Amino acid sequence: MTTTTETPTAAYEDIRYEVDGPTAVITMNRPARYNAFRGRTVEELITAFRAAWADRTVQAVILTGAGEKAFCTGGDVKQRAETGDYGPTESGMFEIGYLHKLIRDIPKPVIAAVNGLAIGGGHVLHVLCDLTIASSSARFGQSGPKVGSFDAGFGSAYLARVVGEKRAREIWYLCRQYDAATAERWGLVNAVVEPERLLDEAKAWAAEIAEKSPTALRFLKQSFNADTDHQAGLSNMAMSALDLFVASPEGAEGAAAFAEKRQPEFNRYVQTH
Ligand SMILES: CC(C)(COP(=O)(O)OP(=O)(O)OC[C@H]1O[C@@H](n2cnc3c(N)ncnc32)[C@H](O)[C@@H]1OP(=O)(O)O)[C@@H](O)C(=O)NCCC(=O)NCCSC(=O)c1cc(O)c2ccccc2c1O
Repeated sequence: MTTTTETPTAAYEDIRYEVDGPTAVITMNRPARYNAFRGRTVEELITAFRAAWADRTVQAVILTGAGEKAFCTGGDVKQRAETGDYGPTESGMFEIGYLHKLIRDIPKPVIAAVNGLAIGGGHVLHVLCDLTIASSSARFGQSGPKVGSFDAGFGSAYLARVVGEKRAREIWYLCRQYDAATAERWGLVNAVVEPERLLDEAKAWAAEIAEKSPTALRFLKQSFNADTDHQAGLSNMAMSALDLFVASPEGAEGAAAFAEKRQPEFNRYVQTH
């Protein structure tokens, strides 16, 4: 199989984009920050997903992370602690809500190949993918309530569709990490393989998908999505709420505590109404 690069990888700083036969492979590439995303990362992911959508040779997309430690650990909390936001972008916007919708709307199956930690907003990304294949060393969890953040859109509502209400609430309220075997038992991932086989396995699934009718798969994906498309409205509200929350003293305390490697002090923010 030949590897072609439709959009020059040189144009990307935070991700890599390659087309390998019928598969586009998008790799979040900030290993020093465990592939946490900043505004620029999100902007580049949007460009890459749109390139994969537009490319008639691409029939499936793989989303993965660089290195062995992490798939993605969500928003770059250090950047947030430093500047109060997720850094500059070309558009001037932080379009994570749009990225969530794009992963759902691209009419080609998206496979998350989870190679390590999938935490916070990084966990949300794999949940939104059509399929997830995990390395046996992968770990899964939400962390927002520990670091002054939450995703009350797809991140909670769609997660509950995947694992059920009780487990979704546990994941968000306790912010624990779960191993790949537990994730498989809970229906959070489709398959678990040894780390060295992860990308080949994901590519094999993509090749199997590529043998099928793209039009049939397009309609099926849209049909699966239709039942939860109303959550896009919830996501809009959730992202507006989150913009306000991360700028609040309570939100800022969470990010500062992470950057300063200390426990956050949240008790003064308990409300009585
Ligand atoms: C993921 C961890 C549990 C890993 O712990 P471990 O002990 O194994 O490793 P280290 O903690 O030493 O991490 C190694 C190295 O990477 C840096 N790093 C890891 N994650 C991040 C990150 N998210 N941001 C920045 N940097 C990160 C870490 O600091 C270390 O660097 P050193 O230089 O110190 O060696 C643990 O790292 C961890 O808990 N990470 C934070 C996970 C987290 O809370 N993520 C963010 C959640 S909030 C979020 O994702 C989010 C999503 C959205 O969509 C939003 C939308 C709109 C507004 C806000 C949003 C938002 O906040």
